[in-house]
Amino acid sequence: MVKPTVDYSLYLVTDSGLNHPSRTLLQSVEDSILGGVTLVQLREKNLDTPAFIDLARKVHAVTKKYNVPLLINDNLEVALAIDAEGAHVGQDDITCVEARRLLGPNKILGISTGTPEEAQKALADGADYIGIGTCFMTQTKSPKRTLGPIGVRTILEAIPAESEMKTVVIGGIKHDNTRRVVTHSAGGHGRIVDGIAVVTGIVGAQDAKLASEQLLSEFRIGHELATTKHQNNIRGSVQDARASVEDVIKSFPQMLTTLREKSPLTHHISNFVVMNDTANATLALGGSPIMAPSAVEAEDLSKVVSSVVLNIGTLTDSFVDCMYEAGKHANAQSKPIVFDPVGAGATKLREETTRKILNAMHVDIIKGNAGEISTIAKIIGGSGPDKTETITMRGVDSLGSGFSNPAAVVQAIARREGAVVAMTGVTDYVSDGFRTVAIENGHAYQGRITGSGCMIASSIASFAAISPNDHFAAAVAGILALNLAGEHAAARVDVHGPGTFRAAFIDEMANLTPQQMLDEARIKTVTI
Ligand SMILES: Cc1ncc(COP(=O)(O)OP(=O)(O)O)c(N)n1
Ligand SMILES: Cc1nc(C(=O)O)sc1CCOP(=O)(O)O
Repeated sequence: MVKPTVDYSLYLVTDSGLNHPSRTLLQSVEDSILGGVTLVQLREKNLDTPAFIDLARKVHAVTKKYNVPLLINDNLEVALAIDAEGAHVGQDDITCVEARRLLGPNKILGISTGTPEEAQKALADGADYIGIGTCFMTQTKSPKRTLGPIGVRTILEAIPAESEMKTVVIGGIKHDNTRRVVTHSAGGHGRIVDGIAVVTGIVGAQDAKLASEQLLSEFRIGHELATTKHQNNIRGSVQDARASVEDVIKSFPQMLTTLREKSPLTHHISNFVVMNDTANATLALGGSPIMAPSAVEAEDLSKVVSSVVLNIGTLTDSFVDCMYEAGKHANAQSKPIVFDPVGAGATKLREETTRKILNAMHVDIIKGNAGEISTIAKIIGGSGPDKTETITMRGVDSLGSGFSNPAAVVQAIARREGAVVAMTGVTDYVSDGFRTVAIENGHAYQGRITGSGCMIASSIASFAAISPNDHFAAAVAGILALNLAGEHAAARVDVHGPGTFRAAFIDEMANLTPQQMLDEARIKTVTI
């Protein structure tokens, strides 16, 4: 028998304990293969060997029907007994060398790695592929630490470019962070992960076939973007089935109506200075705020809220702990996260916290002013050993003091991060990497009161909660709503300066009509 050729693109790793109660594990495996899974690993932690063999034979019958290789986790006896196509072992299991000896040369052998040294050893020991993890926080096991995409990249860069060993990334991979992981982890010498390995995102999904289709599609888009990026052409050619900017704008009246009907709950981990204003702004617009900075309740809250705001304006250790907890659980439950890196470049602590947040979780929307966005650009660009990885951002004149081409910058970061990026200022720029707009609404008074940017993050989070499939639309609508309220407030005869503006601003958020979102929008599509 010759070693099978393996497509690692979408690697299902099973866990009976996490399997959706509406179907059997066998059904999950079959549905996921029908949705595009290219490789399956049977991972059973609580079965004795005879029961494991019994289940493995049944799963193998399904995978063979579709010509998809089956690997067995940690138990070589089971792998050999059912003549599986291979096995996966961990760092604490049988050694890679011993596993290869038992399996012979023609079986597929994978090993878990979490450091560059482990990856290099796996290569020397004859592994066909490595699992690189833990990427993001996961509820499937309790990782000691997360690598984030930058940690994954460090491991990819430790593998010689010419090596044929394959790589998959594992840990907290969901359809909405796949693109970011794949593009952002791409190594300086052009190595891109060969696949994503997923447990809960598939076996725990209501519809395993649909979940697999979405994951595979996101992986392929991310892979193409990463390839394009390596060719130094960030424009790429990937087509996305997304609503046009014109259609997005037309949807704004209905979005505001839906927000007011549903009044979604947003978990704010916000700063002391603006907490009251952001809570009032959320209420005035039609949403519901909960200001809860304790890590202890973050998991419980994640089950009831519809979106999360992480604002680093007044950092304390306990705020940061809460942000990690809230982020981990929001990611696990696919609740959108709006990240407001307030003053990100002002101190080392803020910059480091921003870096850690971007690495520890997937943020869906990043909102900042020019200085904050320039710090993000600095954090995510150019960490490869030869610095060839520097993100291509035409228009960056001098970081922190403005951009000559801000639209190109937000588009580049959005593509790189697989997130929506909103840069606020006199003109606001929003991009999801494909659609980029400039919003010209708003009033100068907004810049003369504290917290107007933070209120915009809250507004975006309320819209994101009711627009789970289009965070670009949510970001543009969230900014527009507050900018219109700002214009309306500034025009009032009872507004004489920043103090009276502040109260009128909140009033006008409540008074904003759905039709005004359409009639008064001054939004231009920007072609880069
Ligand atoms: C593809 C892939 N990567 C990593 C792992 C983790 O394996 P291990 O370290 O043995 O941990 P457990 O799976 O035993 O919890 C994996 N299973 N698959
Ligand atoms: C099985 C496993 N191994 C990991 C590693 O880091 O090696 S993380 C992990 C769990 C992955 O589960 P999910 O897709 O539900 O997050």
